[in-house]
Amino acid sequence: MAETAEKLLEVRELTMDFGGLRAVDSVTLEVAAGEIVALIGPNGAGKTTFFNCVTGIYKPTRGEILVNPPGRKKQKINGYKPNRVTGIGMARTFQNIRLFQNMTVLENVMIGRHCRTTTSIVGAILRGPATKRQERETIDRSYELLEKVGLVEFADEFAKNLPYGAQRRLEIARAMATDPFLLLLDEPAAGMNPQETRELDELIVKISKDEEISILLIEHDMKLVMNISDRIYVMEYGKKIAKGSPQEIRSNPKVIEAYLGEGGDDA
Ligand SMILES: Nc1ncnc2c1ncn2[C@@H]1O[C@H](COP(=O)(O)OP(=O)(O)OP(=O)(O)O)[C@@H](O)[C@H]1O
Repeated sequence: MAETAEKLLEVRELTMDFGGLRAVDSVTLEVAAGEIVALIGPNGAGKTTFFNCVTGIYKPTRGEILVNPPGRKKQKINGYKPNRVTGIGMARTFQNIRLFQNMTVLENVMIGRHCRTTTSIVGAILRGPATKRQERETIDRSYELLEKVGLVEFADEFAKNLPYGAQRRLEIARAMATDPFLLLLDEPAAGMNPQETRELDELIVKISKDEEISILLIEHDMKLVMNISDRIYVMEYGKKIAKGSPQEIRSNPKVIEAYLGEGGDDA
């Protein structure tokens, strides 16, 4: 991590117990401005639980989650509810796609925008000029995001009619509609074919650069991880077993043994 880059997310010794099971065991992780950081590890290592703690779905048993939203003061977000975490500027996608399948592609993105609009119920009923202006801005920004993820021509389709890879990109657009400074992607390439995965890796880099959004992603596709990550953290049985550049992770014996296997270099 560049020494000068501001740390946007600092997670310190995060622990999450489910009854007698320690799913996350004292994991420390940081994401700096402009970084693409990957969290990898075998199934059941605790990666999604880590995301769920950071995004307010679970309240961690121990540890600290500190965020430093650009232009605002640093805050500890342990115990914040998911919508409050989104409001601060951290948006996520899920391992299992969570779209409104019977709504259009455009409407799905517009819903993401909701947390940035201020229209009251009365305002929505009366539809005064301020409300109309906000609606226009929401629609314009939603189209812009669909353009970015390559889905603008499907704006009026039902989400359920999109191919799987396109649904994953739509989830990313919806998350981006909340104006995040940090985007957390949980297995964005899951279920994608190799061509879709290559396009996704370009898209993630483009989002991070053009929109100045930092990215923290969980992913099993090692080509994608090694191609786009500035740094990688590796978990096994709830613990962080390594961190480093793609080059360092590829050649780390502990990681090869736990996760990458002998073919790790080719992944
Ligand atoms: N709500 C829960 N209640 C009880 N145990 C849970 C809960 N959520 C996760 N676990 C357990 O915590 C451990 C870590 O699971 P988690 O889903 O975080 O792993 P993961 O690294 O994301 O795996 P994958 O790569 O398969 O998604 C597993 O043993 C899992 O069964």
